[in-house]
Amino acid sequence: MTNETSGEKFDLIAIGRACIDLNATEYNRPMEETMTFTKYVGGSPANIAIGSAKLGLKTGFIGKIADDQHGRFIRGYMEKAGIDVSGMVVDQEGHKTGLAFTEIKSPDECSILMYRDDVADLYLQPEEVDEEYIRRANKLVVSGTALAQSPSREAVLKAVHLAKKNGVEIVFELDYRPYTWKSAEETAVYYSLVAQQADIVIGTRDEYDIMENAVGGSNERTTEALFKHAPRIAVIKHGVEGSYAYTREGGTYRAQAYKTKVLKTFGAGDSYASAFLYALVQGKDLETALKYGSASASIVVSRHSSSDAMPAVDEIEALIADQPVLHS
Ligand SMILES: Nc1ncnc2c1ncn2[C@@H]1O[C@H](COP(=O)(O)OP(=O)(O)O)[C@@H](O)[C@H]1O
Ligand SMILES: O=C(O)C[C@@H](O)[C@H](O)C(=O)COP(=O)(O)O
Repeated sequence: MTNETSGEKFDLIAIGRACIDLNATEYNRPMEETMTFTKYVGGSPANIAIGSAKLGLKTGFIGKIADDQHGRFIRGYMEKAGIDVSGMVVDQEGHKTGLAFTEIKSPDECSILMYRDDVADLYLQPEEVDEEYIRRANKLVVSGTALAQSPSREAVLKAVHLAKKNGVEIVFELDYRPYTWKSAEETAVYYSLVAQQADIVIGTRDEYDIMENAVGGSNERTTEALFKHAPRIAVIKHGVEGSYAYTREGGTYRAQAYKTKVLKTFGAGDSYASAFLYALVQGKDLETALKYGSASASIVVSRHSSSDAMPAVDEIEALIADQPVLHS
């Protein structure tokens, strides 16, 4: 059973990949020596949807999953998490689920080995993106990786067009993964195209450099260029150094990272995005929204997964209240 009821409004619909993470169960060991992994739902936009649903947002998802055991696991998990999965399409052409093996060599030396050849998510067709579904969203969260290849690229561009047409706010999560992109030029073209149409852009400093096809870019130059177009908010993350939000009106806000016992570094970005967006939906100011994002990320980096580990609102609020001392 899906949560779909005709006409239900969504705080947020995410579009892109829903995959599998296989996280090393043995810590502080290179992948070559790791024998056991635990399976979770993964894929940045799926993680963001799961995090948002766990915080109580009405959440939907658009994406294509494989017609196999992994696809069914993903759909079942997301449904149980309270996500409306009626926009998820099951691939009928034998494409496979994307896998991400994670290596935890040390708390700050983590890497991801992705298996993404011929993955079902990149075969989402434009005709599988439904205008009626998108217009029910307050926000459409677009993952940059879904632009890497056709036909997913066109499906996402259609979704962006439909969001604009129907007054749905577009959140562009740059979510850069090198594996499926063919060239830096191509990445920069599609990233810029969508960023210029988005209302809110979220990414790490490195991801903005990818978008600009430049090295060592500055937040000032990035925001100056973005605010000539549609964006009204740009969030630029700097890992453990914290994050900034800039507004079209000239506001700059900074959040520092919360101290935590780090188990692994991945999952930070997706938990950050879901809690940041949750706070915006609740009408909180930007400075507070940054704190929600940072607190959520610090909780997730102390846990084993990226999706299952997403915190509840009271955990985030308790951390903000209890831990005013942050990483400097
Ligand atoms: N080691 C850490 N300890 C606590 N918080 C962290 C840590 N690393 C990242 N974060 C938090 O997660 C946010 C996003 O992390 P970042 O590494 O920039 O994104 P991504 O995971 O997308 O690469 C940061 O702005 C920070 O608030
Ligand atoms: O996005 C993926 O396909 C892999 C993720 O599921 C994985 O958990 C991860 O890398 C999350 O990292 P983040 O971008 O730092 O949140």
